[in-house]
Parts: sequence; C-alpha cells; structure tokens
Amino acid sequence: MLTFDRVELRQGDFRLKAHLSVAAGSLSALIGPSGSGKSTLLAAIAGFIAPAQGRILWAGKDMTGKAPGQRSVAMLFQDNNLFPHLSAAQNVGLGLRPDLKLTQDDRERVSDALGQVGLAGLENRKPSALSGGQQSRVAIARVLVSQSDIVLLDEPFAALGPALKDEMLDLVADKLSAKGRTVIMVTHDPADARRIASQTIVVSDGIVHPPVETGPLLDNPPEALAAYLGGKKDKKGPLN
Ligand SMILES: Nc1ncnc2c1ncn2[C@@H]1O[C@H](COP(=O)(O)OP(=O)(O)OP(=O)(O)O)[C@@H](O)[C@H]1O
Repeated sequence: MLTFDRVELRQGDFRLKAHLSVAAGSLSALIGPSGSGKSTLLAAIAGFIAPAQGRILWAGKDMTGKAPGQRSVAMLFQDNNLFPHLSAAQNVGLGLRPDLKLTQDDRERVSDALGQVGLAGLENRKPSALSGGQQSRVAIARVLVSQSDIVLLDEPFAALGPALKDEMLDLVADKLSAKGRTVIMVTHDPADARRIASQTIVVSDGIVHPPVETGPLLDNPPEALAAYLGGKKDKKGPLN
C-alpha cells in the first residue's frame, strides 16, 4: 500500500493536499486539469520534492526522508529518457546498474527484458536507429529490469499514434501491472484510463482524491472532472 498521510506539497504558491492510499499491485490513472498537480504528486513519490507536511509510506514504512535513489520507484516520462550514445541493451542495463558494470547474469536479464517487449535482436541499436514505438519499448524494458515496486508514468506515450499508444499501454498492463508492480499513470486521455486502469485518482482544486473505479467515474463524472473532460473524446470500452 502506498499511503499519503495528511501530505501537503508546495511549489511556489501552489498547494496540493493528499490523504489517501493506493493498493499495492494496482494500476491507477491520474487525471486532472493542466496545472492541477499531477507531476508534483509523482515528484513527491519519487523523492524529488519533500512534503511541507505529512508522510508518504510504502508498505507501512515511512519513505518521506529517503533520497530518490533509495526508493523502490521507477519513472517513465514522455521523452523516455534514453541516452542517445548508448545501445538499447545499455539503456536497459542502466535500470539494473547505473554504472553499467553488468555481470553475465545482468546481461541475461537485460536480454530477457528486451525479448519480453518484442525487441530481441535489436540489443545493439542506438535509440536513433529505433522507431518511436521501439524506443518506448526500450524504456519499458528498463523499468522491467529495475524491479522497483512502484512505477510512475508521466504521459510517456502521448507522442505516439493511437494504435501504437494502445500497444504500449497493453505492455504496461501485461508486463508491469500484471507482475505485481504498483503503477500510477498520468494521462490526459480518458480512453487510456478506461483501457488499462481499473481505478482513477482525480487531482483537482488542490486536492488529490482517493482512487475510485474508472468506469463509473468516467460514465458519471463529478462536476470538476466533467468540465475538464468536456473537450475530450471519451471512447467507451477498450476496443472501439
Ligand atoms: N518549480 C516550481 N515553482 C513554482 N511553481 C511550480 C513549480 N513547478 C510547478 N509549479 C506549479 O505547480 C502547479 C502544478 O504543476 P504540475 O506540473 O504538477 O501540474 P500538472 O497537473 O502535472 O500539469 P500538466 O497536466 O500541465 O502537466 C502549477 O500551478 C505549476 O505552475
């Protein structure tokens, strides 16, 4: 369980309150208007921002004071954070060892992860020789080998076309969430939430709301969310 115990986050004049729990092994969408604080919340979970008040706990243990590197958290951003001068395998290897001193066993894990995301045989390619979708797969493989308990996705697939984006979302669901990771995914697209997130956390008006079931929430959104979703196409169901 990831618990926010009367947390208050501050960025300049901005204030965000969070008092909720996210079940271990769940996949949650994080939605809310631009500037509502979604990235701020992820930064606090990862340890880049310290709460002004309250505690963040994982599995009952307070991680509020831990440095980012000491947390079992992996992040995936829109630009995938791949290093252009490193091969696909080396980029994945960074998820295991930041100094890239990989043992034979590590190398096998890297190969296995690349195989799992459909990139077997492309280990030695640099990112520039990979398509956008393949680059996203490398980034997912890096999260796979990291074995972190918590995975934070900040709109990593927004730049991909719809079919490719759906493929990546399904990979996240199959390879990360189904394997027990606790996944929180920022998205501006309600269809993404419907596709893979059984629960959704709404951030609005300075508050992070507790997770609720995605389908009923989007079918019948509260006023603040309805205003935000107003301009967005909400395709119902995963297949249409
Ligand atoms: N370093 C900072 N100093 C001051 N204010 C900041 C800083 N970083 C973010 N903010 C403010 O905090 C608020 C929340 O920003 P945040 O990036 O978390 O929103 P968001 O929901 O992720 O937005 P978007 O959907 O546009 O990415 C915004 O009002 C933003 O201007």
